[in-house]
Amino acid sequence: MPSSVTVYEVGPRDGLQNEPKSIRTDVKVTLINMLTDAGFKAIEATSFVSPKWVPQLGDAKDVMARVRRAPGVQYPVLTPNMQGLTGALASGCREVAVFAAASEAFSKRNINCTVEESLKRFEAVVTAARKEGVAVRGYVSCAVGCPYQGAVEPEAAAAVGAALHGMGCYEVSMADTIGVGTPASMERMLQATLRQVPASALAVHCHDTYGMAIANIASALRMGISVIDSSVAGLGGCPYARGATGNVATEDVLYLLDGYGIRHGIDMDAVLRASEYISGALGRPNGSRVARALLARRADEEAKAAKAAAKEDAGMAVAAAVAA
Ligand SMILES: CC(C)(COP(=O)([O-])OP(=O)([O-])OC[C@H]1O[C@@H](n2cnc3c(N)ncnc32)[C@H](O)[C@@H]1OP(=O)([O-])[O-])[C@@H](O)C(=O)NCCC(=O)NCCSC(=O)C[C@@](C)(O)CC(=O)[O-]
Repeated sequence: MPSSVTVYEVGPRDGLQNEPKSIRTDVKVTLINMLTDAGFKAIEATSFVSPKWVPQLGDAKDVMARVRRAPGVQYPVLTPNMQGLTGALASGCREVAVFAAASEAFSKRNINCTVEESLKRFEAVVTAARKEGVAVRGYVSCAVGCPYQGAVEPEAAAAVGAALHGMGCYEVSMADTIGVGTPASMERMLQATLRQVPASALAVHCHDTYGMAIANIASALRMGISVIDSSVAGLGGCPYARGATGNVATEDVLYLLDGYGIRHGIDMDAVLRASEYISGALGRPNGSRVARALLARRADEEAKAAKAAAKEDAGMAVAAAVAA
């Protein structure tokens, strides 16, 4: 197990990209600022992708112009091509992400090209970004399963991960896009990937469709992975991955890490505030079980304290009446 872990917050991007109702830019900016206050060192803020493909993130430029950027915190954005990179650089982004897939069908639906074409395109993006001193992260979507093709061979995911790492991505996040993985399939995929990419350059990105995300992350931690992607309040889902639910909730990951005594540097109370804020703004129940449990416990404690204070006040009033 690693002694410390980076929790890579993807809620403002992965979490919001699939929301059916339009979300105001100021809500996105407030969420990112609250996450900054919680102590994250990486907050994936938005995507410079085609607004025809992902309308919800069509305000990427405005988000990046308005967000408060704290020193030492990265606000990475997705860039599928040179056009995206140009937009990201103009907005002052210092970290970007390219996103390939381990499945041909998903690659076509998500970015309208084959896996091989995408890798060629990304190589140009990575080279240009690095020339500007901008760090590039890579994603391998559908690393264990694809909504269109079914199970994915571990070697196929590993090969795409190795290609992204080889072209200069400082880190590659292996994504269970539709949350079908189990610890067994996750371990097989990571074992294959670790033969080609060191653990220090790997992250995991788990969706929680089948409720396996926390178990999968525990497996990844045991295999030496120390960067975990998550979304506050369990927001999210990919518009091109039918049936996929949100990412693993950040609050659930923090609770897991606390249980192992693994350092993460994030303030859970501040995350809960961000979690309640965005759940309220979207008008939906909080998607994190840990957040729901902690908030219920807090409400209980506050009600008990209020009852005790009222009892004490009543006692003092009686004593005052007797003395009079
Ligand atoms: C890649 C493309 C652009 C190809 O889409 P395309 O239609 O093949 O692109 P094109 O180059 O032919 O251009 C078509 C139009 O899009 C515009 N365009 C072209 N590029 C851009 C850009 N960067 N920014 C803004 N506009 C752009 C371009 O200017 C043109 O505009 P028009 O002349 O028709 O008015 C498109 O498929 C796309 O934007 N896909 C993004 C899909 C996406 O964001 N999916 C969700 C993120 S991936 C994910 O969620 C998985 C992940 C990362 O979370 C990990 C996991 O869980 O698996």
